[in-house]
Amino acid sequence: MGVAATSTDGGVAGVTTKPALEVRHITKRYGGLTAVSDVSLRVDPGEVCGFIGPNGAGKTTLFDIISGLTPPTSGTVRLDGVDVTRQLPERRTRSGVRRTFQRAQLYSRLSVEDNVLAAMEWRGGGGGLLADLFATPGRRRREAERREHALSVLTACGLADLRHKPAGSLPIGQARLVELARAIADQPRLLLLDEPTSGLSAHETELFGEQIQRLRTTGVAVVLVEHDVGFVMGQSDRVVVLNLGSVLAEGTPDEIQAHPAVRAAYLG
Ligand SMILES: Nc1ncnc2c1ncn2[C@@H]1O[C@H](COP(=O)(O)OP(=O)(O)OP(=O)(O)O)[C@@H](O)[C@H]1O
Repeated sequence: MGVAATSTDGGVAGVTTKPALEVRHITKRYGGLTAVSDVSLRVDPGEVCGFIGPNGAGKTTLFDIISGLTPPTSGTVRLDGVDVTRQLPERRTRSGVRRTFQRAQLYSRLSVEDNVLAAMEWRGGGGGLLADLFATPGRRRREAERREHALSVLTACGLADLRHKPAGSLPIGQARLVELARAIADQPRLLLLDEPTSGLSAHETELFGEQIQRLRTTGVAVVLVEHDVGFVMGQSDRVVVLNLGSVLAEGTPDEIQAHPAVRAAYLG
């Protein structure tokens, strides 16, 4: 594989950088079908990595394995150098893994703002039940800070005007932006975006891209599965091309666009 193959440590003169995500020799079989076959890759903090490949290439299965929704048949997943292969998804979430889905998953009856607040529950609390009952000054201050932060995230995602609407009433593009707002509300370490631009208008796609680029400057590692190849090429530092469960090619967007096997198999 290319630049980011399987070494754990990079860096200069003894300074080591742990990859935010490292996948080693992952294979996933469903009965006789091999959905993912011996895939190894790494994504560094602040890096955007795009996965592309035709339908059935194994992209979503790989996401499911990284986020813990499905166990691999063999191989390991490491987050910040820690082997999480056997960790439940909730534990990975606590370690800073966030994911969006092909179909946005929201609390449809809650307002847009409450969806974001629910995603940052850890910011609330403090003081326990008594603080809840008597709304202590500290509690009120933290609550105001949470709402202020939620509003700044909603504004960045172009959703401030919609914050009081029930999430379930939004069209698909806006619902995807709410899902993004939820995912980034509490500074993830690794953000997995599954087909994020499907159903988005050109303006919403642009907003989405701006958020990806903003996040990466804060050290978030982003992995993007997307059929819109132009979007992937414009957003990613590195692109991994999957085909029939295996890595067909890996490199910068320019390298991938010039890659003969990729052109033949996928880009046409
Ligand atoms: N739970 C499952 N049981 C059996 N086969 C599965 C299961 N999930 C995925 N597969 C198969 O594994 C292969 C890879 O599927 P996957 O959804 O990961 O591909 P993909 O690249 O995400 O495709 P798409 O772009 O259409 O979402 C496909 O052949 C699919 O039918």
